[in-house]
Amino acid sequence: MISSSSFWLWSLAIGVLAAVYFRYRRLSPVPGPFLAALTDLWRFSLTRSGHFSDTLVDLHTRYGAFVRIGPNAVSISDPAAVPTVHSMHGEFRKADSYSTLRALFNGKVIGTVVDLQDENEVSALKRAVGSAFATRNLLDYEPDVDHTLDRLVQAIRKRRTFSLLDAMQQFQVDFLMKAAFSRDTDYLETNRSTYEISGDARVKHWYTWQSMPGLEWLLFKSPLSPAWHRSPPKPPAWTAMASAEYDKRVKLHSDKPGGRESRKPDLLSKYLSGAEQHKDSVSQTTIVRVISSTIAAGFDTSAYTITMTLYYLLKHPAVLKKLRSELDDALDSGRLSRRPRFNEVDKLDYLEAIFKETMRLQPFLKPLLEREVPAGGADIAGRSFPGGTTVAISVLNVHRDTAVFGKDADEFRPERWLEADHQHRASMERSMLAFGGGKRVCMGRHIAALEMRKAIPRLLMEFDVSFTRSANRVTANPASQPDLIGRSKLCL
Ligand code: HEM
Repeated sequence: MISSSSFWLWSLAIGVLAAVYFRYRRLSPVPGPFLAALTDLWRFSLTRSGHFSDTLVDLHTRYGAFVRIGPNAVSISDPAAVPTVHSMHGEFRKADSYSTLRALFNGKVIGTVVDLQDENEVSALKRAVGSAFATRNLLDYEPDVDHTLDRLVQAIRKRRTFSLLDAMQQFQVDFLMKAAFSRDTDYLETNRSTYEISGDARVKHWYTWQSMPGLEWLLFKSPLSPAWHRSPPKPPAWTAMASAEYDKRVKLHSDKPGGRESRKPDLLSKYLSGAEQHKDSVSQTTIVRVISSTIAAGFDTSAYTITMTLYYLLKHPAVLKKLRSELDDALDSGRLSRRPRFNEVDKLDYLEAIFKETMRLQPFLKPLLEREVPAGGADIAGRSFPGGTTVAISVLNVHRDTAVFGKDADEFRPERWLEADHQHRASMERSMLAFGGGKRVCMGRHIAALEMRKAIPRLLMEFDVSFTRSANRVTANPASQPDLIGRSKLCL
C-alpha cells in the first residue's frame, strides 16, 4: 500500500521528470552539451565564471552553426541568420533575458530603451525621437565634439600619466552631457572618476544572469528578496542626471509658455519637440527612459571602442604608419583641417576600414543579443524553430566567419574592407553586429561614428603614440621635438 504522502511525492517527481523531458524533446534535434539541454544552470555557471563567450566559440567549432545552450535557447553562428533574427520589422522581439539589464532602486524597477520588449512601443518611440539621431541632424553635434576634443587634448597635455580608457570615459561624459543637455561638465578638466556613471556593472549583471531571468527577478527584484529591501534609495547616476535635466527643461518651458530657448538644438530639445508632436503615443516616462538610455548606451561603448582602436593601431605599427600617411596626404592637399571636420574625415577610407576592423574583432557587448522566435515558429538559415524559442547570433563567431571575412578572419587587417568588391563588402557589412542590427540597431551609431572619426585623427595629429612598459597607463610629454605636423609625445 502506498501512503498518501508518498503518492504525492511520486506524482511530483514524475511531473518534474516529465516537464524536463518535454523541455528536452522540444529542441532535441539541435546539438549541444547534454547538460545545456536539461538546465539553464549549465550556462549560468559559465557566465558567472566569465568563461561563456570563449566556450561558445569552441562549441560552434565542435557542433556547427546551431548549438543548444539551454533547454529553450539556441546560439547561431551562420551569418545567413542575421537578417532573419535581426530583421528590419522586428518580428523577433527582444527576449525576456533583457529584464536582467533593468535596475532596481527604491523598490522600483527601471529600464532603458535597450531593454524595451514591446515592439509597438519601440515603433512609437522611434517615430517621436528617431530624427534626433538621423544623419541629416548629425552635424548639429559636431561643435560639441570639437569643444570636448579641445578639452581632451588640453587634459592630455596637462597630465603626466593616466589610463587612456579613463580619459576616453571622461571625454564621453563631457561630450554626452554637452550634446544631450547643452551642459558643460568637468570630468576631463578635474580628472574626475566616471565610476558612478559607468554601466559596466549593469552589463556584467546582464551577462551573468541572462540565462535565468526568472531566478534573477526572484533574487534581486521581487519584494520577497533581501536585495529588494536593500535596493539603493537613489536611481543610477545616469537616470538621476537625465531626470534632473528633463525636469529643469520642462520647468523652463512652463515658465516661458510658448517660448523657445535660443540655444542650438540638443538631443533633449529634439526629444521634447518629438514627444510634443506624438503626445498620444509617447509618455513622459518613455522620454525620461530615452534620455537616460542616451547616456547609458553611449557612454562605455564609445569610450571602449575609441580606446580599442588606438590599442590596435599601436599593436600594428604598419597600419598606424599607413593611417598617418593617409592623414598627412589629406593635410598636405588641404582636404583635412588640423581640427578635423566630419565631412573631411568621412572621406578617409583607410580610417573607416580601421574602425570596422576594430569593431569586428572587439565588439563591445559581451551578453548575447537574445531574441524570441515569433508565435507561429520560423525558419532560420534553413532550420525550423518553434515559436517562443530564444535564439541569439554568436557575434564573436559570425564576426570571424572565414567564408565571409576570409581565411585570415582572426587577424586585424583593415585592408580587407578596401580590397573587397561591392558584393563581398556588402556581405561583410550584413554580418556585422557590433551596433546590433535590424529594427533595434544602435540608435546612436551615427553619433558614435562622428565622435570616433574625429577623435582618432585629432589625437594622432596632436600626439605621437607609443606603448610604455607599464600596461594600461598613458604618459603624455609635451612636444620636445614636434614633427612635421606638430605632434607632442603621447605614450601608452
Ligand atoms: C561605438 C559605440 C557604440 C556601440 C558599439 C554601440 C552598440 C550598441 C548595440 C550592440 C546595441 C543593440 C543592443 C541590442 O540589440 O540589444 C545598441 C543599442 C542602442 N544604442 Fe548604441 N552603441 C554605441 C554608441 C551609442 C551612442 C553614442 C548612443 C547615444 C548617443 C547609443 C544609443 C543606443 C540606443 C538608444 C540603443 C537602443 C536601441 C533600441 O533598442 O532600439 N549608442 N548600441
